[in-house]
Amino acid sequence: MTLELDDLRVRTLGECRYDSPFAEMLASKRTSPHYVHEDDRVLVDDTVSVLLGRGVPIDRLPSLEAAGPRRKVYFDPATTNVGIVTCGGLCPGLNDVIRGIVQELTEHYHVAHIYGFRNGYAGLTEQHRERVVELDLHAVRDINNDGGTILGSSRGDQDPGEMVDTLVGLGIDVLFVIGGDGSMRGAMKLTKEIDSRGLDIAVVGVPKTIDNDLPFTDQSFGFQTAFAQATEFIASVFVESQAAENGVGIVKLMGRHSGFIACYAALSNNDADFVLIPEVPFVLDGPNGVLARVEDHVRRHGQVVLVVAEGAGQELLEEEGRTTDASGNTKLGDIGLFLKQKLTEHLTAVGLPPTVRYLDPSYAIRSVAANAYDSVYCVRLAHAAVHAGMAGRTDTVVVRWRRRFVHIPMSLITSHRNQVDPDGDLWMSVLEATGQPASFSA
Ligand SMILES: Nc1ncnc2c1ncn2[C@@H]1O[C@H](COP(=O)(O)OP(=O)(O)O)[C@@H](O)[C@H]1O
Ligand SMILES: O=P(O)(O)OC[C@H]1O[C@](O)(COP(=O)(O)O)[C@@H](O)[C@@H]1O
Ligand SMILES: [Mg+2]
Repeated sequence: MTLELDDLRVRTLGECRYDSPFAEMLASKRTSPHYVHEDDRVLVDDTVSVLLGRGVPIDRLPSLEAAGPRRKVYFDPATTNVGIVTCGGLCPGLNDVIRGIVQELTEHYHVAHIYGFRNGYAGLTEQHRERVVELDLHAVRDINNDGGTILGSSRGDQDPGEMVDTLVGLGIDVLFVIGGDGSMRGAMKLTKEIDSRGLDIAVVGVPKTIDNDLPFTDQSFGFQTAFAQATEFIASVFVESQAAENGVGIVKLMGRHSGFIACYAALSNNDADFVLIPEVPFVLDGPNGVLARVEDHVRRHGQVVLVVAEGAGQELLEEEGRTTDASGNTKLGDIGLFLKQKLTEHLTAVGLPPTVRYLDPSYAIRSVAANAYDSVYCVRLAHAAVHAGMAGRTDTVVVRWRRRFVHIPMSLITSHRNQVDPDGDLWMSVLEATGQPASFSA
């Protein structure tokens, strides 16, 4: 993707004229290895060859606005009303982000009101307006100890006009959308509607995905918790497969289009012998196909463990009648059960009748509370989102990029998908750890 500096500038509603509660704390701060000044920018690229290849002066290199508190803010905190909505699939840490936003807005900015919309964008429609809840410190006190989201979530389409009517009705100045690629597409439709009506409402996104499939962000919040959960299931089938004759352990993990959860969970305890992900197509048959390779492994070791991402090998499954969910996401075929059946048939046919242990942890990896690492990440993203919103940034997402918190235009987060690069070092680590072939070609 070609990136120009101007594509990376975020939108601002106007000049920041109100004193920020952080003004004094910021007065003497300068950029350091651990802090980026609000007037400084963070480089997108981090290798000498790419930077040289850009062929532009340093101040024209693609760079991102630093996140964090400003000395002045756009909205008058005392009269500011804020809305929060969580949309899409669950992800560990949603409650931590809600809590962080509410605490920051209450304890530092002392804003007028914070409203939570129930069940995703549905909560902004006319039908559900009366279900809006007011959020305060009491409402969010312990919520980080629980998985899910106290606000609820949903998939499915809503009318931007109706949603903006709700924002106007409540006098919302800043809306925080915690969600994935679909939610950010929805948020962009909201800002378009807000613009067309000439309204002064900021929309700030906090990217959420256990799949880690959003670009321009280091690993997304909740991802680490999710893959840590997944490792438990791999460990279980490993033990089971070891105890059985011709033991075959298969774990299917979430990851529609990106195999990050499968790769990290497999690397974590290094029990997996094969990792199958959407980014690396494979064939079943032939001397180099998955069936023959697994057979070979069982012959040599007496057992085998496969970790498969749910979006892997979709090209091998019947596409007829493939439907979409309420948000328009394609419903996938079940590659886990397909592999279970094919491996059972094949190993039986070659005289190695297997004992198959198949686990599909499904929602069990994403419905838990965030671990300590993710909780820290969530609260820092929450703070960054609040500062961005109060400073009048809109159509903007807060992300961590190369360990710095920055702002990016919302359109970039939906511009493409973050995927495991078959030529990158993560996949190389998987190949090194498993010993599986680089490709399963016919
Ligand atoms: N292209 C789109 N335009 C407008 N709204 C969208 C779009 N895609 C998704 N949404 C809305 O965003 C919400 C969450 O989207 P979804 O794809 O389910 O989850 P996620 O945000 O986690 O990717 C849903 O209410 C959905 O209708
Ligand atoms: O929640 P649903 O509708 O069952 O969808 C499951 C999907 O949600 C995810 O957990 C995350 O997807 P989103 O980020 O789009 O919400 C996928 O890994 C999984 O395929
Ligand atoms: Mg999505």
